[in-house]
Amino acid sequence: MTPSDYPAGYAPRSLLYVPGSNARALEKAGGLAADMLIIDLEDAVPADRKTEARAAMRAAMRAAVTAGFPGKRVAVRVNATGSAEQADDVAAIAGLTLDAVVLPKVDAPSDLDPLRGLGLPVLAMIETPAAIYAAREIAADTAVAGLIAGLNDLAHELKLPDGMDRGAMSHAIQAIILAARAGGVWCFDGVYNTIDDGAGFANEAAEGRRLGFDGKTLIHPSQVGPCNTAFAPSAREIAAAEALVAAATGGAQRHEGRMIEDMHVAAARALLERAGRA
Ligand SMILES: CC(C)(COP(=O)(O)OP(=O)(O)OC[C@H]1O[C@@H](n2cnc3c(N)ncnc32)[C@H](O)[C@@H]1OP(=O)(O)O)[C@@H](O)C(=O)NCCC(=O)NCCSC(=O)C[C@H](O)C(=O)O
Ligand SMILES: [Mg+2]
Repeated sequence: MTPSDYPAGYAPRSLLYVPGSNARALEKAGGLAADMLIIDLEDAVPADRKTEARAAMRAAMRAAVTAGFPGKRVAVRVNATGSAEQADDVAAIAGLTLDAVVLPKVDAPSDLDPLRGLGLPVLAMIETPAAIYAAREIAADTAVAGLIAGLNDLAHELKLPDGMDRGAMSHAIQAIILAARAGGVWCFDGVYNTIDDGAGFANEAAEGRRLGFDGKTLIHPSQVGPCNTAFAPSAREIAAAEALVAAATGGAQRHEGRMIEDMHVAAARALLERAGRA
């Protein structure tokens, strides 16, 4: 499977942030294999360039209708509820053809209120201790299509001495995944800041998939391909799933030295469907 034939109805594997204030990045983004682009109006954009970024985002979206972002899902990250910038961001995205809006620093379902009138699915960012405790209610909100772990902000809020220390944040990371699964919505892992560390990125992406995330948020084009690979079923997984489905007779049975039951068959079928092999 290649990124271009990845089924559009499935969760995006790779979600690339593109700063609204970076004209070259906006131009380049359309040619990248990310499943979703997130045009950022929040932290990637300096405070004195917010107006410019909104205008560039609108221009990019208008271009996207014809040729700008072919075959891609596109979201915009607005500024947080309570910020001075949010009302202008919401006005700027009103009427655009977007697949989602990303809302940072969601601490409670009421933070979603300013976005409800847009009628767009919300990807809610969980990036504070309060949000970890409220994640279940946030994921259960009908406006929410997914949760995104905001681990830079969470590490900052937790006052972690080593910054992005996933071991120190393991409880929080699993709380995000649990809340998303309980609410029946997608969940996406946080970003990997060390741009030039390809091996470190691959390890973290693989860990994210193993923990149960549907995909990962990204900051650089070099992370897109490895991310798509990490979150797509591998040839080994596909072969194992096909063998399991073929062998299944219902109920508990021995298969290749282990017990399988109906949930294992369901998981194998889901993997094959996601791989386009069902
Ligand atoms: C991180 C960067 C600032 C690095 O920039 P730079 O060193 O200039 O990149 P390169 O020279 O290596 O870029 C090579 C080419 O790729 C293009 N590029 C770079 N990044 C992107 C991108 N994100 N999307 C599209 N294209 C990109 C460059 O223009 C170069 O193109 P070319 O001229 O053809 O060679 C930079 O990568 C960057 O700004 N990344 C995104 C940062 C961002 O959006 N941050 C906010 C989201 S992360 C976050 O907030 C997480 C969360 O909230 C949390 O709390 O954790
Ligand atoms: Mg953040």
